[in-house]
Amino acid sequence: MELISPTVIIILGFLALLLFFQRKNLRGPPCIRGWIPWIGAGFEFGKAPLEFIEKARIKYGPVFTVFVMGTRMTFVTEEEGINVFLKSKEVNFELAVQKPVYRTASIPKNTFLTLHEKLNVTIKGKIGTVNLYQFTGQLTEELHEQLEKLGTHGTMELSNFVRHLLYPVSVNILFQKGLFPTNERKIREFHQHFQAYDEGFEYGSQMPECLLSHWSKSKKWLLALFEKNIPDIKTYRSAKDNSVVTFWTLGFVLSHPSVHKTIVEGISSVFGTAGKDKIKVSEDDLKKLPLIRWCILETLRLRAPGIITRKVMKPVQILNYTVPSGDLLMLSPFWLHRNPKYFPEPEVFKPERWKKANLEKNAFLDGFMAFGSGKYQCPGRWFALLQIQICIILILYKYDCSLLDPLPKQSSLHLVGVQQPEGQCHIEFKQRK
Ligand code: HEM
Repeated sequence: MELISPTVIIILGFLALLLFFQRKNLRGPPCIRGWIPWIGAGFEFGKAPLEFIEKARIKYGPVFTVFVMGTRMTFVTEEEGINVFLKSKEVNFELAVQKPVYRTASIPKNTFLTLHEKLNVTIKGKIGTVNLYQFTGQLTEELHEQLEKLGTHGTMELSNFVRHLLYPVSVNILFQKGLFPTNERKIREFHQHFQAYDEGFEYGSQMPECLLSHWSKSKKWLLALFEKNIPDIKTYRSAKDNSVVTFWTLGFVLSHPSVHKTIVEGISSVFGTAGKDKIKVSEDDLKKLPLIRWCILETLRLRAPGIITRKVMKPVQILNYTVPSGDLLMLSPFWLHRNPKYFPEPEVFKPERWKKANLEKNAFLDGFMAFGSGKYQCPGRWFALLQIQICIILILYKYDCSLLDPLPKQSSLHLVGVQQPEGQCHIEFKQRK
């Protein structure tokens, strides 16, 4: 006698399959949560976050969640996840950055959410591609002023060298002329506070201020200076990104003799060989020196920000996983730039790969995400490239430069912003004759 009819077996089988697929679809990505409640994988993650992400990708696959300090961060590393990150209506930029903005700039949630869109549009208008070249004159003037202070020759730590050139220029141009202090004591104070603020930025964006009194003091000092001039917290922190990118670009150029030689020959052919003149740099001159721009972009590719982030507002499907609402979705430009599918020989500094990019039409190479992407892509990107380009031209026009130390490795401690050097590197500069 038959115990169960074939029809019932088929129906039961069908139901089991349905349940299987439903469960599969509802399953979250593999989650690394460590063994300590709330802190989760915090200790392991904090030791070397960039390496942690890459090891987790190899072990768990292209989508995985890391639970740290009460927060679920879901990393996407391949096409499908990246598309969700960039295009889904269910993920939100403002809510992902609101808390760090509050912690680092004391801008309350409601004020930020009300003003953010307007500020974004204002910044794009002010320093987007349409008005960009109106800054070349002022940038050149301000940089000449700072270069003058370096004298005819010297030796300096490379980070200090670029910081002393670029901080005053950024502050005076992006905020208002004269805002950067002019007397020695105040300048020293500015550098001290900016450095303390910057070094604590990553902790400061994640922890209550009362736990970081030294950092909090520097934050207040800077906020008081910028009080009436803050278009966005990112704008003044970006002075740091610009100077770090200039550090690495000069470092890469000076440690690749044939690139260095071609750049100096290019500069001499456009501006002449003498290093003494206060040259003016026009839009046309910049177009004649594409290799410098390629070097900056290649540097940005290799030293890109560790992460950019969005908040999941409604559950989203990525591969076979459902990422729940409330998760922070994380994308690492740094690791994306090491995918050989987009960038063959990804670890090699190859400025010529940028020949293929349609920079005339303001397009980068596919897979390049140092400035983020989509609606909230960095509105300061063209200004940043212009400033660094002019800075490198003026330095290499005025001085014969060489590195006295090997270029340091990048530090493995930072996720936010561009990668910082692990150690020091000295530059020697002598005025060209
Ligand atoms: C080389 C230097 C720079 C790098 C690598 C950089 C990178 C970035 C990245 C990755 C983002 C997030 C984008 C996203 O989540 O999709 C961003 C946002 C932003 N950047 Fe930059 N940036 C740089 C320079 C600048 C400069 C010079 C300015 C201003 C003058 C600036 C202003 C901003 C602002 C205001 C935002 C936030 C956009 C918003 O809130 O809508 N950045 N930047």
